[in-house]
Amino acid sequence: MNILETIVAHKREEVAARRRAGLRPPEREIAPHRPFRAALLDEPGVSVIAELKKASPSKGVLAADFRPLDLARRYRAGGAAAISVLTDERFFQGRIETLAAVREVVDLPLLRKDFLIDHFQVDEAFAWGADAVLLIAAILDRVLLGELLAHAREAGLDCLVEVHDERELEEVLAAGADLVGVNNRNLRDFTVSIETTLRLRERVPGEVPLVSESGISTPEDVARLRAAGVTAVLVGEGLVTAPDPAEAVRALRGAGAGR
Ligand SMILES: O=P(O)(O)OC[C@@H](O)[C@@H](O)c1c[nH]c2ccccc12
Repeated sequence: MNILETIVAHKREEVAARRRAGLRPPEREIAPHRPFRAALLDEPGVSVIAELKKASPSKGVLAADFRPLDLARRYRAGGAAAISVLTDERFFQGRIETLAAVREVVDLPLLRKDFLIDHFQVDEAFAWGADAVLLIAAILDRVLLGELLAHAREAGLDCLVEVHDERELEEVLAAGADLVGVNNRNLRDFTVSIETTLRLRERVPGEVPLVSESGISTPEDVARLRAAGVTAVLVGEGLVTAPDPAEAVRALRGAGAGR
């Protein structure tokens, strides 16, 4: 089994257990929905989706002293357009509770980043205060992708639909994705290359904003992606490990100015 298959196998068990336990929304009221997709288009230049990621299967623990609320505030101060919250527990050491907690301290739209394979996870995302969910083409068949897209939209959530190659891109566009993420990291073997975004760029219709994900850490990376017409970048490790995360977001934003 490759890592993606291992994660999905575990996710099936996790979702079954969580479903049995029932939806346990936070006790406090969740602030109203914030448009995620629109926030990426709001400003000129490349928008930054800053990720809260404590650990990853490829790198292990990225930040030993991981303080998500403090980081979220710094991301906001640096000019992030939105925040991605990794909620997978087993492989990324995240928690769904972080969504609600972050929502109370920053006013940015939030993406639930997890391995969604079930309608229940869309309901959970909504209940805990996400404004958008990630849907990964590599782990969903066409039918389920269409159903989850429809379900999320009915709940008022935007969907960032992630692809790695031409075939997946064609598939998600046919399913009606209106916000596409190209993951520069191959989740099967962990190799990372920004070229993946540059290669797929021309196949994405102009009205579909494109997000380049993973392996982006320098202003030069962002400048190349800006020249290719990318709408936003999704950055985790480079920000979580930065000595000054606000400044790191600012530097990426500066390189993406004037799209
Ligand atoms: O830490 P990086 O290389 O900046 O990557 C962030 C993000 O793209 C990555 O965490 C990610 C992209 N797609 C995913 C799907 C599941 C889990 C994680 C991911």
